[in-house]
Amino acid sequence: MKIGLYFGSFNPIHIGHLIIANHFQNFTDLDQVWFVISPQNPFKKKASLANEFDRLDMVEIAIKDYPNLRASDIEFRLPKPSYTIDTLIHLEERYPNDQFCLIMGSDNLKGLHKWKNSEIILAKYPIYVYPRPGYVQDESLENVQIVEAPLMEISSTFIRSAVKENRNIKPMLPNGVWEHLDKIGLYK
Ligand SMILES: Nc1ncnc2c1ncn2[C@@H]1O[C@H](COP(=O)(O)OP(=O)(O)OP(=O)(O)O)[C@@H](O)[C@H]1O
Ligand SMILES: O=C(O)c1ccc[n+]([C@@H]2O[C@H](COP(=O)([O-])O)[C@@H](O)[C@H]2O)c1
Repeated sequence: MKIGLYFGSFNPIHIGHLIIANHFQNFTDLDQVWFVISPQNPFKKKASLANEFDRLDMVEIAIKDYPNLRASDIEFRLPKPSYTIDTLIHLEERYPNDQFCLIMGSDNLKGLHKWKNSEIILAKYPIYVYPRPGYVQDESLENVQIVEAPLMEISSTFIRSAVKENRNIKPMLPNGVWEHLDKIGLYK
């Protein structure tokens, strides 16, 4: 199987993420797309980062009607912070018959050279990139394929601050996620 890995904090998952994952699974050769929930991005502050199990629950709720979208908690059992190369190696060992690719926005591709062993990531794994406003993608990179995708310009940061201010942002969250987040009182 060809699997697209969509790495992120998903703090929380929003419809921008779901639209991208669903689009790549439907409009490319990927059989499945996995949301890989990172407990701790090496470059992000821990402030306002919800517990990884709560973030995983929200992803599970978001994808319950999408059989070819999966949630992976593989990084929960790996050392923190979460380095993508370590996760990729681990996944390859665990699923030797599958082929793994990465899905990322052009914003993330621009910073990829700062990641641990980025040259190995670029050499070994196909990367599917969707353009994001303000970030020109380098089309000369071998192994990088540009895929146009519909964009919803919202962010988890925006959602967290709106929830804190008691604003209604329910339409920006996949079905069931707002209810769950509200029930457990996240980001208040
Ligand atoms: N609205 C969006 N449309 C498409 N891709 C997005 C969008 N928001 C984030 N992404 C991408 O999804 C992946 C995971 O995103 P992440 O969990 O960091 O969400 P975020 O909304 O950017 O979070 P935060 O605001 O907390 O930084 C990253 O590769 C990020 O570039
Ligand atoms: O491996 C690295 O060096 C590395 C550096 C920065 C970010 N990442 C990963 O990139 C993903 C995007 O993170 P985020 O928090 O922006 O959604 C997340 O899985 C991080 O662990 C990985």
